[in-house]
Amino acid sequence: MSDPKLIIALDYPEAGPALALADRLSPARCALKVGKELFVAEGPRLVEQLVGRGYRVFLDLKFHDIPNTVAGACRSAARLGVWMVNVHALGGSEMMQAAREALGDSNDRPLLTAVTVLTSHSDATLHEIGLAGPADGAVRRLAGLAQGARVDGVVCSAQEAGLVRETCGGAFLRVTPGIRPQWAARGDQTRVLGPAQALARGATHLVVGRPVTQADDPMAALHRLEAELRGDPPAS
Ligand SMILES: O=c1ccn([C@@H]2O[C@H](COP(=O)(O)O)[C@@H](O)[C@H]2O)c(=O)[nH]1
Repeated sequence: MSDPKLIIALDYPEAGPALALADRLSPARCALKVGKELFVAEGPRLVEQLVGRGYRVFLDLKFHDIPNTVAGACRSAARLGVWMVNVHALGGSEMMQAAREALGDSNDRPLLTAVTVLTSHSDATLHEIGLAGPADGAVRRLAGLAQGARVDGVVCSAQEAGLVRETCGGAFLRVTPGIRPQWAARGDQTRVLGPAQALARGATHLVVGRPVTQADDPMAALHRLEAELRGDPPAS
């Protein structure tokens, strides 16, 4: 199966709506992301159900702990059969190396990505936590650190996808949340970009949650987003 560019974030409080949406989608159309809200509510069983339906599952738990603990968490994630798992690059090289080693080198191991700077951060909120903005500098540095630790790619804003490609090369993944078509609310996201612009800037994967999951008609919203990605003229 080819690797779908679109990753739908199943940020729901329980399994029902997540599985209902999964049943209306297809593994050829998108991968699915399970984050903290759904995982804390439903646990590994839900992940196994999605994997069992043939989906590539991105387990987005953003591990950030001492190296030994993160390595163990990655091993547990791999046992669930997920396609991608992630850590916070701010955990440092040693932690990322431990995560990568824990996943082994088999062909079917999960991909490992590292979150650089959360897409909700602005220059002001970065300053608050002691990181001098703009985000680009920190993203570039953390992406280099992640690549040095043999991580497969980073999670960053699509605004920074180009600079990550320039720094780390085309094979290094750029997984980009904060995707906002013009018709969708920004919510708590700060460093956003539209879907077509994100691809043009060098994103390899687009993570989309609320613009689809909170839409009155999620399937219609997804069609609209896919049309934008294909470059179809806007429907009149
Ligand atoms: O920097 C980051 C890292 C992860 N996320 C996650 O992506 C989705 C985005 O959902 P939207 O509803 O489209 O905003 C969400 O699950 C986040 O936890 C991120 O947004 N930014």
